Parts: sequence; structure tokens; C-alpha cells
Amino acid sequence: MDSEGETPLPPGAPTSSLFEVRHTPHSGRAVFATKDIAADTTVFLGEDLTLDVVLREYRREVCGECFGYDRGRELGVRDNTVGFAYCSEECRNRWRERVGELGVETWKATEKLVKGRSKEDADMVDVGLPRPKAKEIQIAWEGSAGQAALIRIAREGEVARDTNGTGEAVKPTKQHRKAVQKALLQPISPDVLTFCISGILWKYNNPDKWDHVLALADSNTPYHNYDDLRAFVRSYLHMLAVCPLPLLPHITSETIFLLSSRDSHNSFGIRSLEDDGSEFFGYGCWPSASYFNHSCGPNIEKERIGREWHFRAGRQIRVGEELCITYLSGEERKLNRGKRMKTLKGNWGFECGCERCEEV
Ligand SMILES: C[S@@+](CC[C@H](N)C(=O)[O-])C[C@H]1O[C@@H](n2cnc3c(N)ncnc32)[C@H](O)[C@@H]1O
Repeated sequence: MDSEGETPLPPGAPTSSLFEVRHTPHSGRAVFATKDIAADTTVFLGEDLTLDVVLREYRREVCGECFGYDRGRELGVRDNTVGFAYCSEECRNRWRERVGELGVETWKATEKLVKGRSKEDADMVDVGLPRPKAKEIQIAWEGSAGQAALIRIAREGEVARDTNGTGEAVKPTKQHRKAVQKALLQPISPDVLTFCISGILWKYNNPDKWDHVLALADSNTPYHNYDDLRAFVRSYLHMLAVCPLPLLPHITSETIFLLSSRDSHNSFGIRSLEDDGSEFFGYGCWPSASYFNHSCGPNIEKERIGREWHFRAGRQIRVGEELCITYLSGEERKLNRGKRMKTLKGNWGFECGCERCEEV
């Protein structure tokens, strides 16, 4: 419950003796100090990483488990079958344990698909391009339903033949197999595929925590542009075409859309720890850390240590003050008010109402 005991806390929201999550009139839920907090106090650890994406171009340099990075040196432990590198055997074992046997098989199948194909991921997201509207998004996903159904039958027919040897239950025809071939011939977007696989596997392995993701602030227009939307729809069909059969019932367009709709307003960049985070390796979603609003003059400093976010008071904080981090990267923090506002609107979709911006 929040302080007035009226609204239940969203599942997965952070709890502490130092702060509470409350609703605000203009910026959704937010975190407020329930006592004075001395500068440098660690106020929260966000350990609940759900899905994460290490961009393809960094896969040899950034550990797939702890995101360790050594100024661009290729890491010592590589697993080419799954397409990840690790800083140690320990990290590799942890990664395997976390994703589970089905996860390893899924990453292997994806890597086989991606290897040797030309890739279609855009290098940078151009925030100037128009975003697909909600209706257009709905139409695009609905447009994939027919092919998705044919692929499922083609793939599940494999099970029917495996189990009873007769193919009586389901008989995939040429039409079904063609749907698989058509999907496989479509351009591949490895980073979008990684997002979808990481999210679906996380949900498969943590069904009891799905409501933590659903409770997050959402966007019904989460795609950056039309290419981005098309890449997600293609990745859905790619997954249906290659993922291990037990995962198929979990790969749905609804789940993939929900992952994007929550990630859109809540993901944290995974950046290098030196040089003001100038290298952007990828991103991830930590639901408990997603209740801290943004301020252009934040009182909370955040630092990533491995797979965790550590939140520390950057100065003395008084009881009742809102605890805010910044969503801006190192360079963006130096921009003037107008440019900061534009960046926040473009990347996050909100008009910044923080004290620093309101004061001007
Ligand atoms: C990571 S979430 C933060 C928690 C969110 N308020 C909630 O209710 O779940 C980011 C969203 O919070 C809101 N928000 C965060 N900082 C804000 C700010 N300075 N001004 C206005 N809205 C803000 C925006 O809607 C933004 O998309």
C-alpha cells in the first residue's frame, strides 16, 4: 500500500525503509523519501534484470552474463554455438544456469539462423522518423497471424510425426512448409531477435514475475519507426520457424508486443563503466528500478555493477523529497533546457516536469 493505504503497490515495485512509491498528479508513480537520507547512502539495489540485449557488434567484447568489458579486447571465453562471449568460465556457467537447457537450445538455433546472413539492424535509431500509430501496429501484427499459424502447424507436425510415427494428428502440407521457408528468407534483425528471445525466455523461466513487467508504465506506440515495427514482426516469424518446439506456445505476438510496450518507457542503457559511459553496449529492463522518475538535477546517482543497478544519494535528501535519477547520458546532461526537453520527448515520450526545467 502507498502512504495513504489506498492504492496497492504495483507488483515488483521497490520497497525500503527509506522510501515509498506513490502516485503523482503529473508523472505517474514516483519514489519519495520517508526519512532524511544522508549523502552517499545506498538507497536501493535493482537486481531483477528481465530481458537484456547485448548488441551484436559488442558480442565478442561484452560478457553475456555480467556485461564486463575491457576496452574493446575480445573476451577469453567464447561460445560460438550460442553466439556469446564471457569474461570467465564462471560467468559462462551462470549464464547457462540462468537461461536453462531450453534457453541454450534456443540461442543455438538463433545463432545458426543469424550466422552467415546479412543483417538488417539499423546502426542508430533516428528519432526524427515517424513512429507507427497504434492502429498501424495492430494491423501489422494481425497481418502476420495467417503465416504464423501455418508455421506452427508445419513445426508442430514435426512433433506429431515424432510421437506416433504416422503423422495422423497433423499433416503439414507444402503450404505449411512454404510458410516456414518464406519466413527464413526474410531479412534478419539480430538485435531485435535478441530482444524477443531474451524476453520470451525470461517469461518462460519466470512465469510468476510476468506481472512485474505488466505493472510498468507502458506505451501503445513503442516502435521507433516503420522499419523497427517490420523487424519485430519478422523476428516473431523467425522465432516460430527455428525455436525449439516446447517454446512455440510461448512465442506469441501479444507477448512480444507487451515486452516492447513496457521496455519502451523503462529500459536502462547498458554502457561502459568508464569514459562517462560513452560506449553503448545494449539495454535491459529492471522492473524494480523503473519507478524512479527522471530529473535534470537528480538527487540519486545510479551505477551499474555487473547485472545490478546501485542507487545512491548524491546529496543530503530531506523526508518527503522525490528521489530522482537522470535518464540522460553523459553528453546529454550538458545540453540546455530546450535540447534536454527535446531529447527526453524523443527518446522517452514525456515533457519533462522536473524542478530544474520548471524553474526556468
Ligand atoms: C521509468 S518510468 C518511471 C516511473 C513512472 N512514473 C511509472 O509510473 O511507472 C518513466 C516514465 O515516467 C514518467 N516520467 C519520468 N520522469 C518524468 C519527468 N521528469 N517529467 C514527467 N514525466 C516523467 C514518464 O511518463 C516516463 O515515460
